[in-house]
Amino acid sequence: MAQLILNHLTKDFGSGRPAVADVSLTLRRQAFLALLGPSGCGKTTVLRMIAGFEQPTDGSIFYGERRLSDAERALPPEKRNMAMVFQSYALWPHMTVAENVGYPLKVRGISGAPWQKLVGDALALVKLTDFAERRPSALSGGQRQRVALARCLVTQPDVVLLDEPLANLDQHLRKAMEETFRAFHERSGATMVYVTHDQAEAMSLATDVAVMSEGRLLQVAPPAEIYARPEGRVVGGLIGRGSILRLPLAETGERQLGWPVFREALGWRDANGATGGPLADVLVRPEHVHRGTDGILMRVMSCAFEGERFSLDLALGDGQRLKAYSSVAIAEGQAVPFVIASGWRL
Ligand SMILES: Nc1ncnc2c1ncn2[C@@H]1O[C@H](COP(=O)(O)OP(=O)(O)OP(=O)(O)O)[C@@H](O)[C@H]1O
Repeated sequence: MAQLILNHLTKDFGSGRPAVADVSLTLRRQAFLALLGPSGCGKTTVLRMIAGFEQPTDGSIFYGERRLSDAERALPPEKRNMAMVFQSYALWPHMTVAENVGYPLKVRGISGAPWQKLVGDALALVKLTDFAERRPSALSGGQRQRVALARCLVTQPDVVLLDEPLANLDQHLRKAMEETFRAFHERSGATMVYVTHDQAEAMSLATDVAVMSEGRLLQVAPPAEIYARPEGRVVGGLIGRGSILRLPLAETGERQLGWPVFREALGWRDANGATGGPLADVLVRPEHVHRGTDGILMRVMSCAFEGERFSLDLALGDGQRLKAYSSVAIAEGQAVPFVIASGWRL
């Protein structure tokens, strides 16, 4: 398996601002890359350029040594050995499950016993062997999506492109399908690029997460790395359920901050009001905010039961808000001392 390389990739539809602007990215072999970002940031356009449905206006795409496209030339989609799974499944209603899955093989002239074997293997991988003779209309949403996945893997593609494939499924099915994707990735060894705006999904599935905003690539890193060390407000705000505080902080070059730094910064603000000092953005995760007698008083604005814990919305002295968790309910309106054990300077 070769590496998929995006090289200063740009797509301008002529609307004044490029949909994708100067995106460079080398996917490691057998990567499972999640492309994450707000609606309209250019994720699907990147995917469509990789697939060959759109041609870049600048930059290039390589698969190993092979140039797939640039502004002058583009290899047609069917010559790329890639497969794409869409949100809408795009199954043929008049064909059975097996016929749907085997359709790409038929197009390539494969029939008879080899056809049976490949379709059988693909259906087994997505656990749909018993459904081979059904029509798509007699399947659930999750089963339909598994048919679409089987159809995509039957041709043994080098690269699998998935455009929000779980968006139409309920929470329970999404979890089950995540397992199917993971198994498929392990078995096939294909490079996978997965577009989503669900960061939890991206974090649990991917080997690497790429965050885009307004056509640009902001950061690419493994999930744990991007969670612990996000770069800038947009990435910090997208990944996890953190709060971003603006605090007066000295420029020390230190990005991982502990309670002494927070105590000083928050104390300073309480004593001096809301202005003054060089302000910095700091990301605080709810799991790092604890009740503690040596903490700073914060007002509990809301306390919501979430099953395994309570989720708190806290107000600092200057009105900034902070999320926290608690194992017990705390009365709304009460001022309680909290400690911020750790935070990350964005
Ligand atoms: N064929 C097109 N012609 C003109 N503009 C387009 C075309 N396709 C996409 N765009 C624009 O390019 C930008 C990026 O769109 P894209 O679909 O790539 O975003 P996205 O991140 O996938 O969004 P979403 O999460 O909503 O699907 C948007 O502003 C969109 O309106």
